[in-house]
Amino acid sequence: MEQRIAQFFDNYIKVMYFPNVHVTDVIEIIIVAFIVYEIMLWIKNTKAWMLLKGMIVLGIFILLAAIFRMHTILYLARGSIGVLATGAIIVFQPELRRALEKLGEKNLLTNFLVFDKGKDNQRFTNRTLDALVEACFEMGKVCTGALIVVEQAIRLTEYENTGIELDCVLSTQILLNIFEHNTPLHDGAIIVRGNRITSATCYLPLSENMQISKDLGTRHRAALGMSEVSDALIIVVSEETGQVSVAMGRQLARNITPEYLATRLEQIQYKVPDSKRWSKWKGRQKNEA
Ligand SMILES: Nc1ncnc2c1ncn2[C@@H]1O[C@H](COP(=O)(O)OP(=O)(O)OP(=O)(O)O)[C@@H](O)[C@H]1O
Repeated sequence: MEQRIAQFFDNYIKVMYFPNVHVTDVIEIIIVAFIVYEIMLWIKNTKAWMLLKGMIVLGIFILLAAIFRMHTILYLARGSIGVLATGAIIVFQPELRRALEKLGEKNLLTNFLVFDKGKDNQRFTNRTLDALVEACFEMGKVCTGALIVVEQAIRLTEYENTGIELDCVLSTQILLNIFEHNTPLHDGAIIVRGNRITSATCYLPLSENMQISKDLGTRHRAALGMSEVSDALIIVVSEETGQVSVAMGRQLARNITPEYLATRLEQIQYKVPDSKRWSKWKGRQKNEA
């Protein structure tokens, strides 16, 4: 028995190559694994997933062409790789932009550098938070439609420019006034930066997500669309049902409660989120699309 084990070691283990692993190698492996994981997540959550599937099919096709020595197909494939790559960059420009914006989002670095939960770190005050929650549910009660974009790290200047400049302090009364039926500012979305409403009647990009429930109209589609191209939190009050919904990070939580909205707002209230605040939100709601 002992002989057998010794023989096994002689045959297999001795000839095995064990490279010297340094701390930097381990760090490198962790970084590469993290980058690959992030790229896979990005691919899964964007249209790039379709692109990846298309590329796999094309790859299999080219492999078959190589095995069966189909020279014309191989020649065409070689010639069109550059064109296809350029085409992919043009088609996925919004997704690539979003991915780069995410990398540049302040809190990626400040999470490590800033420990201050003070005023400088606060995006908006509790007063603004309460005003938003109160106004949305007041409007919901009387079925007044509303679309409110709360800006985070990504500046929404290009969307602000589609509307009318306001620059006023946010309050419940102002919100109720803006979205009042048949008033000049009620159409479109308002953009909130900090404690101020920067503009009203803004036009938001519509989501092209095919899986959105058919009973949702353009107001909800615009909220979801905005959450696809930015990190903003978007609140929608339905004119039809009075229900309040919230969109962020491509997810729409429908028919939410005032407590839920307050919690979601608390989570973005600080530029560097407080871990205690995050733990208050227990994952996705069941009504999240
Ligand atoms: N792209 C957009 N950007 C900003 N606001 C928009 C956009 N599209 C629609 N809206 C707003 O939504 C209103 C139309 O809402 P619509 O009834 O189509 O949507 P809905 O999702 O069914 O909402 P509701 O439940 O309130 O009816 C418009 O009058 C306008 O105020």
